Amino acid sequence: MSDQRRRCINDNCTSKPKSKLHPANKSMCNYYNVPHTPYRRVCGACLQKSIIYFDRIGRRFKNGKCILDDQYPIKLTSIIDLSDSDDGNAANNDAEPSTENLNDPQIAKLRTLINTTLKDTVGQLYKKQEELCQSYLMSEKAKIEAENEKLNNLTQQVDLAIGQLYNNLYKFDSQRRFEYDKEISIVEDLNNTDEDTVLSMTLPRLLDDIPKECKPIRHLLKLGDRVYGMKHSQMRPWFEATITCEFIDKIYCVKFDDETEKVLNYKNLAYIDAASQAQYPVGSRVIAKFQDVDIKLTDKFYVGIIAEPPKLLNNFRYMIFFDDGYVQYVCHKNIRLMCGESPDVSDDVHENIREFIKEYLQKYPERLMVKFKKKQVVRVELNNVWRLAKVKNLDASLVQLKFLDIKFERTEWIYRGSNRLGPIQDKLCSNNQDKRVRGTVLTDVNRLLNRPYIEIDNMTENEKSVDIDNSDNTQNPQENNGVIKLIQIPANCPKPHPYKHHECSHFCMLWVHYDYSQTKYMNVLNIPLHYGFMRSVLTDEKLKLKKVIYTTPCGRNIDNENEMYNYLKLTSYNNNQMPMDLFNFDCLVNPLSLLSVPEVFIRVQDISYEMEFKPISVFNSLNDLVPDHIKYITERKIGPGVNLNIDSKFLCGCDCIDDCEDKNKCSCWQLTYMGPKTYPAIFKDHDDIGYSFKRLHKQVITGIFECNASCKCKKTCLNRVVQEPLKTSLQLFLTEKKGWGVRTLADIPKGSFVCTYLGVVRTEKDADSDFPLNWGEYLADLDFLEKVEGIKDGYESYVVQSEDESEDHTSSSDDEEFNPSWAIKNKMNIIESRMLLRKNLQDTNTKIDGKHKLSKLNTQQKDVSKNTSLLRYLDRDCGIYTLDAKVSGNIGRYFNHSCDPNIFIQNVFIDTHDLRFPWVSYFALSNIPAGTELSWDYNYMIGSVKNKRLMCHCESKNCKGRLL
Ligand SMILES: C[S@@+](CC[C@H](N)C(=O)[O-])C[C@H]1O[C@@H](n2cnc3c(N)ncnc32)[C@H](O)[C@@H]1O
Repeated sequence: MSDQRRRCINDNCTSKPKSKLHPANKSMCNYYNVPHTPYRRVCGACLQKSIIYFDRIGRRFKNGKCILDDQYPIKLTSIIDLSDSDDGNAANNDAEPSTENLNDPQIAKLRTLINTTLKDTVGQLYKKQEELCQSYLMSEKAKIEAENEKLNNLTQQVDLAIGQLYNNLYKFDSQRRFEYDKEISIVEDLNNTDEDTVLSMTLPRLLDDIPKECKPIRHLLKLGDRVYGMKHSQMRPWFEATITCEFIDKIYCVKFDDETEKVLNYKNLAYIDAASQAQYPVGSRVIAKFQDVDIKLTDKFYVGIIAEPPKLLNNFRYMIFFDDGYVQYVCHKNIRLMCGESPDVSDDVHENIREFIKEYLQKYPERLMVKFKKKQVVRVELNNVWRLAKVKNLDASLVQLKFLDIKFERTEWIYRGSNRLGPIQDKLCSNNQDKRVRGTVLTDVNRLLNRPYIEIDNMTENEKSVDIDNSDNTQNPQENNGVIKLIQIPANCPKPHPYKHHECSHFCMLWVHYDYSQTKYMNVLNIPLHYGFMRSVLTDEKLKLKKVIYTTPCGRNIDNENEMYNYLKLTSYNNNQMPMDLFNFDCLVNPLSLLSVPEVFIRVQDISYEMEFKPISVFNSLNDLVPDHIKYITERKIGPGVNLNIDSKFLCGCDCIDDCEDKNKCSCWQLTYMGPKTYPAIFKDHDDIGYSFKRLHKQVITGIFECNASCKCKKTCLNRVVQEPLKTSLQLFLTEKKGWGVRTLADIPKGSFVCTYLGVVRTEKDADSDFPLNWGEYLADLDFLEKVEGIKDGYESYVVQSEDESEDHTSSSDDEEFNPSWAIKNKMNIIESRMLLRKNLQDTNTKIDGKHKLSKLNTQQKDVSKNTSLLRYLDRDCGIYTLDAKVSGNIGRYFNHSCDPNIFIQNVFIDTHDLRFPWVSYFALSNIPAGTELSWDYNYMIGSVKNKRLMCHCESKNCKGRLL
């Protein structure tokens, strides 16, 4: 109190400390924003300042001007509240009114009169002031609202810009992740010294070396012209000669430099100089220098045909198919044009390769070629015997193979599209021309198992670049397509308690009231965050490591799946346990990311009409279309003639009473393991097979057997994934060039189950009967058995390869431990294959002609190792069954194809163990950021449907250009 008496009420007072102080009334206290007490004091200067202000305000009041339209201090209540004004009192404090005056009735009357008059006048002024203030406040409010709107617009723009930035960042991030994946494979490549071509090792040729693409002119020959002539036969070298005589029909007599003379027609003569202006087109008849590094046969010209033009991919060299069966890359200066050729140039080539060349030129530029990596082993035909050879080197369309099973060392360059190669032969044998497309539901086993596999080189470089260029211009405007936002978890959701030391029990989770049935509209990774969990990404600055930590409702910090699983088990109550796929410990996955799209483009709220647990909206920002009507199903339907028994009595189940945690004890897990164990040379890492905490990181070609209706385990068991209702937040959207597609609204962690592919199970015959009307757009073959057969095919190659590494894996395949019926059948096939291999090994009788080693571009030999099929043992007559989703299907029918897919197919057995009827299920191949389209590799065989040509618009870096 005494302190208040000694200092000025203005905190910012600049007067000297000992300045004279005056009593401060309520208005002054208000002006300086301090509570009023009778002891407040104000210095002269500050008093003056406030008086000036009140004077100005008073004048405004008196003159009927708005008092708010001024630089007002923080509080004005006191001056507006006249009735409460203590100004008079303030005056009293300073100078006490004389009681004498008050008692005078005259003065009292006068005083009353003045008061009334004052009150009337002030009252009127007050009323006016009230109106003025009101309108002033209204206009201020309008101004603030306008300002607010401006700010809102600005915020929205900033939001959008941030969203776009985030999008780009995400794109970059996902690319980075992708590149990271690639990096790993590069490391593997290096270890294996794999290279796809030797192009990288050689310096690129100068483009100036290559003449322009125009037809070379064949000028007429005259006497004395120097030429190259066929001295002996098409298979032998050509030599320089001089035209000495000309007969009719372009027949000439030529004298070789060794004085021998020969009569040759113009198709057996070649110009002496390389064409300087023109590039030789594919199919041109030429002679070219053949270089054999091994036996030093250089500088000799042999006759052949141009098979590939010079281009970047082949380091600007021509690929030549020589008549003697050799193939080689040759640069322009070492090629001479023949003086003439037949209208169908294949008539001029040696009969050994005529058919091959004819077909090649007909189909060019579409070519089937085998994709190799160094050290891979492949079956190759040599002198009518199928042999094993190892990839030594690669050069664009050629592969150098070293034969393994012959006594002497032999290597040979072979065209990657030659039907002497086992994979090409297989493809030709199984080619279903003029039939519906065989959309296989499994990745090409060869590609998956790192074996040579067929690729189709069907585009010219120009075609490719046109396609890629176009794709860039056709991107949807980003805003229309939606932006990635980070969602907020509602503030009223339970938050983790601060941690206090305790033993966890169901009480730790009880209070958060977790109920999965209430999570329909939540993204799967968000669910724990709605029920008391917190997820944070911590950075260890020292180790430069990022780590995801979940804080549980009871405050415990958990940083790995094992611990989380134990926690969930320990704290579950009433069988209400959170499943493991609600959690993810990868810091590149953000559970809060969400694709936010403009509502106006949502055409249908749920394409499944609530048949799925999660709604699947339909988005279209390109036009007003909605998808054609189909019957949405959530279980496969059985078509005519299909005998599928899903009675659980026919299923083998496990006896586990836990969550089938111990994979060695659970008979269902063991069924899954059995397949890979049958092929030990291929599936080396047995610990890594199948689900891991409900995620699948690698395809199991031999199928996954989930726990089923006859098992004793709980529904929370870790071996139940595909049988659960849809969990991912998906959206059907119209793409620019591929029709409808599916994208994810939230981040999907690698290995997550996405959904199944459902349709009507039809017999192959039944499905083929709709052709060509139903050419296969929505068909997926249930070719599980065929693919398992594919693993077995060439299994010996791997055994041979591993023998190199002094490991005999064949013996372990005889392991008697696993013998359910289908594995026994597989084993029988392996034994048969081995017998075949021995037979092949006996025949090592190979010739070399001393100079130009025998070689062949093609073979007439049919694949001798095509052996029995598993299907044979199953005593079936229906061939492969197929899932037809054209009329009835689920969201799985809308996934488009990509040459760089982000989801893969897994065959899973749930309601039947009949191997012909797996559930076809999609899993995430990598972390998939929110907003990304989900696509798989259809594995269509290009050219397999007559008159059907589909360009691929997947726009991936590795796009092959054609879908069909
Ligand atoms: C199973 S459907 C996929 C859903 C389909 N987009 C729709 O609108 O119903 C397969 C068809 O989609 C189209 N498609 C899928 N992937 C494509 C791609 N990468 N490029 C071009 N078209 C594609 C082709 O028309 C193909 O026949």
